[in-house]
Amino acid sequence: MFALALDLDENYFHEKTNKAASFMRTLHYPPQEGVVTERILGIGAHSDWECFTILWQEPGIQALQVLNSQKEWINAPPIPGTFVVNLGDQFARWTNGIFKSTVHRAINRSGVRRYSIPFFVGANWDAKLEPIPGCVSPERPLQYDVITAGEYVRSKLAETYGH
Ligand SMILES: O=C(O)CCC(=O)C(=O)O
Ligand SMILES: [Fe+2]
Repeated sequence: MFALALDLDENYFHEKTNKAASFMRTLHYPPQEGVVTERILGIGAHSDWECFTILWQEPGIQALQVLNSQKEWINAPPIPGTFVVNLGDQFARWTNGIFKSTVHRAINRSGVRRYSIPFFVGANWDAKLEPIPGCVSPERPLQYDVITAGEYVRSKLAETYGH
Protein backbone atom coordinates (compact mmCIF):
# COMPACT_ATOMS: atom_id res chain seq x y z
CA MET A 1 0.00 0.00 0.00
CA PHE A 2 2.81 2.44 0.86
CA ALA A 3 4.62 1.48 -2.36
CA LEU A 4 1.49 1.99 -4.46
CA ALA A 5 0.87 5.39 -2.82
CA LEU A 6 4.35 6.35 -4.01
CA ASP A 7 3.74 5.07 -7.55
CA LEU A 8 6.25 2.26 -7.03
CA ASP A 9 6.04 -1.40 -7.82
CA GLU A 10 4.03 -3.12 -5.09
CA ASN A 11 7.08 -5.22 -4.13
CA TYR A 12 9.44 -2.25 -3.94
CA PHE A 13 9.95 -2.49 -0.17
CA HIS A 14 10.08 -6.29 -0.02
CA GLU A 15 13.86 -6.70 -0.11
CA LYS A 16 14.30 -3.84 2.36
CA THR A 17 11.89 -5.33 4.91
CA ASN A 18 12.12 -9.13 4.45
CA LYS A 19 14.38 -9.51 7.52
CA ALA A 20 12.54 -6.74 9.33
CA ALA A 21 13.77 -5.65 12.73
CA SER A 22 10.21 -5.38 14.06
CA PHE A 23 9.13 -5.64 17.65
CA MET A 24 6.12 -5.33 19.89
CA ARG A 25 5.80 -4.16 23.48
CA THR A 26 3.07 -3.76 26.03
CA LEU A 27 2.79 -0.45 27.83
CA HIS A 28 1.05 0.15 31.12
CA TYR A 29 -0.08 3.64 32.05
CA PRO A 30 -1.08 3.66 35.71
CA PRO A 31 -3.86 6.01 36.72
CA GLN A 32 -2.42 9.39 37.68
CA GLU A 33 -3.29 10.68 41.10
CA GLY A 34 -3.31 14.15 42.53
CA VAL A 35 -3.29 17.29 40.49
CA VAL A 36 -2.90 16.50 36.81
CA THR A 37 -0.81 19.11 35.05
CA GLU A 38 0.70 19.42 31.59
CA ARG A 39 3.95 18.14 33.10
CA ILE A 40 2.49 14.73 33.89
CA LEU A 41 2.73 12.70 30.70
CA GLY A 42 2.54 9.00 30.03
CA ILE A 43 4.78 9.13 27.00
CA GLY A 44 6.01 12.51 25.79
CA ALA A 45 5.91 13.91 22.25
CA HIS A 46 7.93 11.77 19.84
CA SER A 47 7.81 10.08 16.48
CA ASP A 48 8.47 6.36 16.15
CA TRP A 49 11.83 5.30 14.71
CA GLU A 50 10.74 2.52 12.39
CA CYS A 51 8.77 2.50 9.08
CA PHE A 52 5.34 2.44 10.66
CA THR A 53 3.61 1.35 13.84
CA ILE A 54 0.41 -0.60 14.30
CA LEU A 55 -1.02 0.34 17.67
CA TRP A 56 -3.66 -1.39 19.74
CA GLN A 57 -5.25 0.84 22.34
CA GLU A 58 -7.27 -0.19 25.38
CA PRO A 59 -10.95 0.31 24.44
CA GLY A 60 -12.87 3.14 26.09
CA ILE A 61 -9.89 5.19 27.31
CA GLN A 62 -8.78 8.35 25.53
CA ALA A 63 -5.05 8.93 25.92
CA LEU A 64 -3.32 9.11 22.53
CA GLN A 65 -2.91 12.47 20.79
CA VAL A 66 -1.31 13.32 17.47
CA LEU A 67 0.11 16.66 16.36
CA ASN A 68 -1.53 17.99 13.20
CA SER A 69 0.02 20.28 10.58
CA GLN A 70 -1.26 23.34 12.50
CA LYS A 71 0.72 22.11 15.52
CA GLU A 72 -2.46 21.31 17.47
CA TRP A 73 -2.83 18.17 19.56
CA ILE A 74 -5.74 16.07 18.29
CA ASN A 75 -7.23 13.16 20.24
CA ALA A 76 -6.92 9.77 18.54
CA PRO A 77 -9.54 7.81 20.52
CA PRO A 78 -9.65 4.02 20.42
CA ILE A 79 -12.22 2.85 17.88
CA PRO A 80 -13.42 -0.71 18.59
CA GLY A 81 -12.09 -3.21 16.10
CA THR A 82 -9.41 -0.91 14.67
CA PHE A 83 -5.71 -0.19 15.08
CA VAL A 84 -3.96 3.17 14.78
CA VAL A 85 -1.22 3.25 12.13
CA ASN A 86 1.49 5.87 12.65
CA LEU A 87 4.15 6.57 10.05
CA GLY A 88 7.68 6.44 11.41
CA ASP A 89 11.01 8.13 10.75
CA GLN A 90 12.34 5.47 8.38
CA PHE A 91 9.55 6.23 5.90
CA ALA A 92 10.20 9.97 6.29
CA ARG A 93 13.84 9.31 5.35
CA TRP A 94 13.03 7.00 2.43
CA THR A 95 10.61 9.58 1.00
CA ASN A 96 12.88 12.56 1.78
CA GLY A 97 10.11 14.03 3.96
CA ILE A 98 7.16 13.42 1.58
CA PHE A 99 5.73 11.00 4.16
CA LYS A 100 5.88 12.67 7.58
CA SER A 101 6.40 10.67 10.73
CA THR A 102 3.50 11.30 13.09
CA VAL A 103 4.40 13.19 16.25
CA HIS A 104 2.29 11.76 19.05
CA ARG A 105 2.04 11.41 22.83
CA ALA A 106 -0.12 9.54 25.31
CA ILE A 107 -1.56 11.00 28.48
CA ASN A 108 -3.77 8.86 30.71
CA ARG A 109 -6.10 11.15 32.63
CA SER A 110 -8.93 8.64 32.82
CA GLY A 111 -8.41 7.69 36.45
CA VAL A 112 -8.08 4.00 35.55
CA ARG A 113 -5.09 2.05 34.29
CA ARG A 114 -4.53 1.80 30.57
CA TYR A 115 -2.65 -0.67 28.40
CA SER A 116 -1.52 -0.21 24.82
CA ILE A 117 0.39 -2.52 22.48
CA PRO A 118 2.44 -0.96 19.67
CA PHE A 119 3.94 -3.16 16.96
CA PHE A 120 6.86 -1.33 15.35
CA VAL A 121 7.60 -2.44 11.77
CA GLY A 122 11.19 -1.62 10.88
CA ALA A 123 13.34 -1.97 7.80
CA ASN A 124 16.08 -4.61 7.64
CA TRP A 125 18.98 -3.61 9.88
CA ASP A 126 21.26 -3.26 6.85
CA ALA A 127 18.72 -1.48 4.59
CA LYS A 128 19.94 1.92 3.50
CA LEU A 129 17.55 4.77 4.25
CA GLU A 130 18.32 6.39 0.93
CA PRO A 131 15.71 8.45 -0.86
CA ILE A 132 13.38 6.68 -3.23
CA PRO A 133 13.85 7.78 -6.87
CA GLY A 134 11.68 10.80 -7.55
CA CYS A 135 11.69 12.02 -3.93
CA VAL A 136 14.71 14.31 -4.43
CA SER A 137 14.47 17.24 -6.84
CA PRO A 138 15.73 20.82 -7.06
CA GLU A 139 12.57 21.88 -5.17
CA ARG A 140 13.03 19.14 -2.57
CA PRO A 141 16.75 18.80 -1.88
CA LEU A 142 18.07 15.84 0.11
CA GLN A 143 17.10 16.37 3.77
CA TYR A 144 18.79 13.50 5.55
CA ASP A 145 22.17 11.78 5.64
CA VAL A 146 22.00 8.32 4.10
CA ILE A 147 22.52 5.74 6.85
CA THR A 148 21.23 2.23 7.44
CA ALA A 149 18.10 1.51 9.45
CA GLY A 150 20.30 -0.16 12.08
CA GLU A 151 22.55 2.87 12.38
CA TYR A 152 19.50 5.09 12.68
CA VAL A 153 17.86 3.06 15.46
CA ARG A 154 21.20 2.74 17.31
CA SER A 155 21.67 6.54 17.18
CA LYS A 156 18.15 7.08 18.55
CA LEU A 157 18.76 4.54 21.33
CA ALA A 158 22.00 6.32 22.27
CA GLU A 159 20.23 9.70 22.20
CA THR A 160 17.35 8.43 24.35
CA TYR A 161 19.07 6.11 26.82
CA GLY A 162 22.74 7.05 26.59
CA HIS A 163 22.95 9.14 29.75
O1 LIG B 1 0.37 4.17 24.27
C1 LIG B 1 0.16 4.72 23.19
O2 LIG B 1 -0.97 4.96 22.78
C2 LIG B 1 1.32 5.18 22.34
C3 LIG B 1 2.60 4.43 22.58
C4 LIG B 1 3.73 4.96 21.75
O3 LIG B 1 3.64 6.00 21.14
C5 LIG B 1 5.01 4.21 21.64
O4 LIG B 1 5.18 3.21 22.35
O5 LIG B 1 5.86 4.62 20.83
FE1 LIG C 1 5.15 6.12 19.69
